[in-house]
Amino acid sequence: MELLRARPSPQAAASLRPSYRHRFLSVGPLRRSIALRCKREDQDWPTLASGKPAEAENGPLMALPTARVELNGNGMVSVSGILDTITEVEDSSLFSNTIVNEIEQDKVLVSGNVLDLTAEENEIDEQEKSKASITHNIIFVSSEAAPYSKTGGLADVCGSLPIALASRGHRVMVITPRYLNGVSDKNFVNATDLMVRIKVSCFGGEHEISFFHEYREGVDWVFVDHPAYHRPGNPYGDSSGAFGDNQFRFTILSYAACEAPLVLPLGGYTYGEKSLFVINDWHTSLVSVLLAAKYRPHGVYKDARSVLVIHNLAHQGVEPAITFSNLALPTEWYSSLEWIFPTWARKHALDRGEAVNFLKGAIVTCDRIVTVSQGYSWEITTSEGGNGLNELLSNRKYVLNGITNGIDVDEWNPTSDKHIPFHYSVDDLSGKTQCKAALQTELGLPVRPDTPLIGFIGRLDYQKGTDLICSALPELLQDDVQFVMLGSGDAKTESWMRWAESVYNEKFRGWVGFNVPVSHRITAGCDIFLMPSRFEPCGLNQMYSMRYGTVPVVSSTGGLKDTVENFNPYANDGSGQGTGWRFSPFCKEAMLAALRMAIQTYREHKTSWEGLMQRGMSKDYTWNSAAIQYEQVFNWAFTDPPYV
Ligand SMILES: Nc1ncnc2c1ncn2[C@@H]1O[C@H](COP(=O)(O)OP(=O)(O)O[C@H]2O[C@H](CO)[C@@H](O)[C@H](O)[C@H]2O)[C@@H](O)[C@H]1O
Repeated sequence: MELLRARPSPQAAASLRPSYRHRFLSVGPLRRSIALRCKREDQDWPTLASGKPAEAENGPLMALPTARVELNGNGMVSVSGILDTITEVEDSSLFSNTIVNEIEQDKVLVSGNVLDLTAEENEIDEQEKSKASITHNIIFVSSEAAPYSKTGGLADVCGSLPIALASRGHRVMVITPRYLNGVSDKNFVNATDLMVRIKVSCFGGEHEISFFHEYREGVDWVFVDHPAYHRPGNPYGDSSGAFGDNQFRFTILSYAACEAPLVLPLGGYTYGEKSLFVINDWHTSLVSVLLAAKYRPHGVYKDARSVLVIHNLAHQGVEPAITFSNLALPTEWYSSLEWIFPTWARKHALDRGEAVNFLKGAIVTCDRIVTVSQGYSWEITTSEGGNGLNELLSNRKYVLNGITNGIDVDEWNPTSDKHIPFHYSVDDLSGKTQCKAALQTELGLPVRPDTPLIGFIGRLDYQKGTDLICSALPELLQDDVQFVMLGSGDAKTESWMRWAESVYNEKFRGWVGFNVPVSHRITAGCDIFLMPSRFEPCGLNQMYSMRYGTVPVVSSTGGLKDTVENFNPYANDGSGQGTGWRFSPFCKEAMLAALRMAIQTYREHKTSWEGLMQRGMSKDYTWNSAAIQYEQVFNWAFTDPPYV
């Protein structure tokens, strides 16, 4: 640390007795403490006083009788000592404002602006907080990762949480398929062939797999290549529905993910056996079964651990029991995947309901389980929210944690978003008004600044409660409002959107398709964001909306309940609190009531509305806090022996 020297004035120096000329006092931090030391010609530096500035607030720091250190008002620290021990004052750069205030007959008073120290200390604290104390080799395995492939929130999480963990000092690999469909191929142009080939034996044959690699933002992005990933459509299907060979496609992904840390010399060396696998949803659930059934019995991956992250329990990867033999697992492992449908869910009298369930396989073999919000982690242990897995999940409740997702605050940033026509911030919202007008123009809706514009973005799926929107729209549109809906998925809802647009042409737009730039423009241009999900493990769009000053109206479930705070206009002496509206129960009437409340507030209580926008925009949505919580889970996983 560079030391600055503050010398006594010439007059003061002249008054010093010559024999003490070379003695001096130093005021400088020993890391986070101030030490006041003096030097005699023939001696070391005895410490006269030392301690932490913060402690000085409660009185003088520990000091020898000859010196005192005190914190004055306004963050000034004073150090005084007996003059005959002091001829010169030395200070560290942290005390940039140090001045020798007084040198009297027998005393010196030195002041430094301790606020500088505090700022510096905070910086050190921040730096320390931003690094993990224990680091791991982490392998994220996912069927999608933005920006390479995306159908929903899973891609967002697997595209941004790994970066946050890498920046905290972990070695992080994301392993996901190299989907080539003619449209997304450009996303993989920076990935080079690692020239490593492996052969996976399953589904009655040997399948050659290669790996592509891109190092970006501190993360090794590894793309598993096989002809089964090269076809038109999205990662799971096309306009005719889900691909028939999805079980095969995700089985080879799981096998490849298990081999990658052993065979890929990334940056010159492999991730190795002491890796932590973060497996996401059913597609990659087989990883923890493979570790337990095929590797550990042969002494491999004894030090590895697996954490299952459940983004959506509704999809479990269930296939007929007969497909078990395709997985090339030892037969004694059948029970780990075994799944018997309840009688009411069987198709015919002879159907014995026997199936294999990938997600169940991970639940019973992984070391820890995380869901993407605390609310959802409880819901999945109940019969209402457990999709048949609630009892198993309850049994493993002691390793089950809920961690609310963060968001990519660089991609979703209204001050710099490349997809929106005008930028704005919580301090200057004028750009948002312009974004609204631009969106109305783009959609061909009347440009009316005072008409509340409501938006919906999401997969058209039973989960997202779009049926509630369909049934409520006629009543909602009796009011002076506009509504824009972006989504793809369920064919019936897609045609309903087209129909509604033709019938309510002055007020409703239904954008059928998957379009990321449009999703950003809707998020920025709308006043209200509607998310009437039946269940929602976390939900990202409500967070994107709040960050863009678009007030959410959400159903009171899962992560929506955890992230949207209900508006209360009377709180804080009438200045209000809350960031949106949550409605319950899940029904059209409750949703309409919440929307009408939002519309009325928008129209008649402008100050309240601004407060709602500002509170939503000011919240911290970064991954920092979630990353720290994930680290805790990882550490716990390594504390315990492997579960299986
Ligand atoms: N037509 C379209 N065009 C453009 N973009 C579109 C789109 N339809 C959806 N998106 C985007 O896809 C993402 C959806 O994320 P969500 O978290 O809201 O839901 P999803 O159910 O997919 O994720 C699951 O996993 C995530 C992550 O853990 C959980 O938050 C969530 O609750 C769980 O259901 C958002 O980025 C959204 O903008």
